[in-house]
This record gives sequence, C-alpha cells and structure tokens, in this order.
Amino acid sequence: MKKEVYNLPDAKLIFYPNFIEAEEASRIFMDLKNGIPWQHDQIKVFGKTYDQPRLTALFADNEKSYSYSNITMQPHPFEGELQTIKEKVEKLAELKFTTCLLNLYRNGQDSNGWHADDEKELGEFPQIASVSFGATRKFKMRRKDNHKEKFDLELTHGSLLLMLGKTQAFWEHQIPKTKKAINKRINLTFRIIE
Ligand SMILES: O=C(O)CCC(=O)C(=O)O
Ligand SMILES: [Fe+2]
Repeated sequence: MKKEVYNLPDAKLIFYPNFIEAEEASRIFMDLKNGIPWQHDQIKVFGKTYDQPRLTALFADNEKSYSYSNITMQPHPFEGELQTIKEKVEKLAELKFTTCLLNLYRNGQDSNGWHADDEKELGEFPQIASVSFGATRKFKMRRKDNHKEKFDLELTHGSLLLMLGKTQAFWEHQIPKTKKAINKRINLTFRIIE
C-alpha cells in the first residue's frame, strides 16, 4: 500500500492515500451519510454559544464520554461498517482504539478550527487515526509554540492519516473553510479513551 511518512519536528505523520479503494470508499460514504445518527451540537467559546460548523457522532467500545469545547458526547456502540473500518485501521496502525469521533462537513462553509486532540481523557501522547471520505479538504497544521512553522496535506477520499508520537502535544490542526463549491465530506478520527 502506498505510504508517505512525514517526520516533522516533534510530530510523526503517516499518510496512506489509498487506504480504501475509491469504489468501496464511495459505498461507505453513502452508508455513513445515511446511517449515522448525526447530531448538531452547540459549542461555547469564551462564554458565547455557536452552532458547531459541522455534524458529529461518537462511537466507542466502552461507555466513556468525550468532552471538548464545552460539549460532552455520549457514545453509541460500534457496529457494522464502522467496526470493520476500525479493525482495518487497527491492523495497519498496530494500535487498538476505543473510540471514534465522526465529523460530517456539509459544504465548504463547514470547518474545524485550530485545536489539538489533547484532552486529558486521551492520555499524555494521544495517537490518532483519521479516515476521510467524500470531498477532498485541506488539512493544516501549525506548531503550538511557533505558528509560522506549518505543514499542509490534502485529505483525499479513502485516505488514512496517522498522527503519532508527540504530534498532539506540539502541533495544532484545522480544516479551514473554503469558498469553493464542494461536496460533503465525512471524517472518522479513531482515539483511545481508557
Ligand atoms: O476532519 C478532519 O480531518 C479532522 C477532524 C479533527 O481534527 C477532529 O475531529 O478532531
Ligand atoms: Fe482533531
């Protein structure tokens, strides 16, 4: 399988552009779009309430909730397609995940602002696996202590990105808005919450 390794200072990224072949990825995209109980939460930032600029859902093989930006999400149990993808990711990543946060970006105005997946419940050095379906979106990274140090990647249909090592401790990432007329995108981020 095609594999790209990016060794950034204090971050290790591994990208598999063809993790799931295109036809299979399209079938999964439709299944997830129609089958997942998508929720639209409100987030609180500096005391103000906003609609989150995307839809989300949480799945886990335990009962552990996941909290960020003042929301606490309760998980649904893994099953079917998601369970199959989880196992495929685990085999390649050589990691076991407990939890998956799903994001549905409805169009180019949906986004995910600068953050690191560094919540306490993810442990000291969170290892994250991110699978993308549908529209290609730009994934931007910047160092927490020097915003001029940057890295960009296009997250394509059927791709897998592993964010390993100390990535979450030293770097932030985002999916910026785009003015381009683009289609929906679904992203799955597998995490470990023990
Ligand atoms: O949509 C993506 O590729 C990134 C999602 C993400 O960063 C997150 O859910 O924490
Ligand atoms: Fe993230």
